[in-house]
Amino acid sequence: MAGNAADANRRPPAVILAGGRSSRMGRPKAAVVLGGQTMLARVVDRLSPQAASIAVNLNADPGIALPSDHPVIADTIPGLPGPLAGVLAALHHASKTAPSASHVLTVPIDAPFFPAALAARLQGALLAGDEIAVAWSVGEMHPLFALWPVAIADDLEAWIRMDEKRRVRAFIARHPSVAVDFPITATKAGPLDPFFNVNTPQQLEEAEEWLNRLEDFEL
Ligand SMILES: Nc1nc2c(ncn2[C@@H]2O[C@H](COP(=O)(O)OP(=O)(O)OP(=O)(O)O)[C@@H](O)[C@H]2O)c(=O)[nH]1
Ligand SMILES: [Mg+2]
Repeated sequence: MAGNAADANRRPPAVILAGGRSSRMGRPKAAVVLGGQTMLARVVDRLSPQAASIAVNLNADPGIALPSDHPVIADTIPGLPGPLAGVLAALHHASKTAPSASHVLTVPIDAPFFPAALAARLQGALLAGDEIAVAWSVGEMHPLFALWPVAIADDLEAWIRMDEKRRVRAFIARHPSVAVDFPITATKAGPLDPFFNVNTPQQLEEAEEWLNRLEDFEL
């Protein structure tokens, strides 16, 4: 029964993945300002109603004041081996701080328009309860928008150490998973993929334009 009080109590712990190099942006994406707000503040605001707790995965100081109520966690595997290292840090953090949680939710730092119903829909799609629930839109998987079972931490660690390219999709394929398709957001300027990804200064400009045009967009 989606949306009842019991569901609210089962909101998952969440981790914002901001531990990458931001090399295409040229500065830490957590600190980049969009619509007068840092990406970090924007993603925290979007996630807060959806999550029982929020931690931020960072491996370097982004040079902005960090929210004191959201702990910062670093990768437990050194050398910036890719996004799965952030997922692993999220799983370790959840098992320590939320031992009763079966899953942890991850969202990357660079997709400011992600769905308000992300957590609820991913959670509602779990069948046996031990799956990875992964977001899709427009026929494409968004593997860092996912609910990860805490129990797969050891397998993930072994995968990161073994798979040369630390492939995210190939790791997901090793486990039971459910795909959750999210609709396109309608805007005055046409359809917007809610997982629109801001990797470059040019995409930041595009995101500013989308922000100006958004219609019926619930923040
Ligand atoms: N913890 C951790 N997160 C990473 C790592 N590499 C990428 N990420 C995160 O994975 C997500 C997707 O990565 P990208 O969009 O390529 O971000 P990025 O690696 O910071 O940026 P580029 O250097 O431009 O590729 C972002 O949320 C990154 O913060 C890593 O080595 N460790
Ligand atoms: Mg990206």
